[in-house]
Amino acid sequence: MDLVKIRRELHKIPELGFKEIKTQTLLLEVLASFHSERLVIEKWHTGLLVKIKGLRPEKTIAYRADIDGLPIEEKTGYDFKSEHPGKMHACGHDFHMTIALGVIEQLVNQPGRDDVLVIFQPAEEGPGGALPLMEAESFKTHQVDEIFSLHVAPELPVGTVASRPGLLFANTSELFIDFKGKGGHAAYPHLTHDMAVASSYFVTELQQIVARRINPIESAVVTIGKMTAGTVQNSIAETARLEGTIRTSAASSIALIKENIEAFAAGFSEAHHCEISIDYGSNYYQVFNHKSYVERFAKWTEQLGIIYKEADPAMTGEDFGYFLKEIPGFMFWLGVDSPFGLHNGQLQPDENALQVGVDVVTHTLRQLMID
Ligand SMILES: CC(=O)N[C@@H](CCC[C@H](N)C(=O)O)C(=O)O
Repeated sequence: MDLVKIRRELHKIPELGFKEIKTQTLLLEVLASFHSERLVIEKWHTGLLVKIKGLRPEKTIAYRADIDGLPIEEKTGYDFKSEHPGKMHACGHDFHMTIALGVIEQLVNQPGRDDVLVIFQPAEEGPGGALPLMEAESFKTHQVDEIFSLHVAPELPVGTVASRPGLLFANTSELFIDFKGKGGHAAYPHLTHDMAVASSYFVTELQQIVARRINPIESAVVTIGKMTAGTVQNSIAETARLEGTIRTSAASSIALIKENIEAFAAGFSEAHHCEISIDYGSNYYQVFNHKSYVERFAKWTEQLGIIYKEADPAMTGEDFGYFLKEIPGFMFWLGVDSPFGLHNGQLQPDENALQVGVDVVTHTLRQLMID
């Protein structure tokens, strides 16, 4: 299988969460090309559950790849750039899927002892596919014993992986805040209550919650990634909307931040003569790695000549955390050496990392079968 070719095909067709129709079709085409009776393929919404039957199975090991793209305009200039305007694989899920396909090919050609379940999971960027998948009967019947996953790391060189025991990724909650007040003519501000001004104050005040309500020993982030207000340049905005995300290192701090946002909003709406409604969208549980897996993984990668580094915890979120809450395992970063980071329209991961990913994941699966 030509990893680079498949990755580029996937890169061209990024689709948002639970809309990964073309992606699912392409994955099925590649899997069909393996012509293997060892594969048992099942659709789950726009994702897939692919079991590779082991020779004398004693357990089931799961490996998960997420498959959705982001609503980000691509600016790489690639000749294989996204064919879907305003959407891009800007978080490396095209790499994640290609590596998973490469691993399946390895296992088909040289099966191992145990059953392996490769999960092509939709909607990691939102609204979250892991939790509903775990609740589905089609997943439960596999009775997964252990699980792992990877995420591309633009800041690490190719040939390097990183992980850590315990907290790897943060707890998250999306945040959507709508403002409604009295709009009017731009020349008569005293007759209106300007929602562009009100929502701007609100953004800066949100930072006080992080600075003054959270124990400074813990980490928290509130980011507003998108602000919209009004309809035209010479009219005072009647509505505004903030879209963002909350990240915390302690699971309990998410609730604390939400309580504080709500308390602040109650006073703010009176002071600024507006109605405020808050919606939290999807929430992800922290990615908390099981120590014994990370320790063995460090040893196994070094056997392959791959450099293992201890990672710092990151305030990124991942719904893979829900799997690790129930099933022992871990997640790791795979170095892809891009000058631009995740969620950037210029993300350009080095394709040499594809084979490294396939080798590391396949080796880890084989070691888990004998360890
Ligand atoms: C690895 C990564 O970048 N994950 C995303 C997950 C987003 C979850 C949700 N949409 C949110 O924004 O809270 C991330 O942005 O960290």
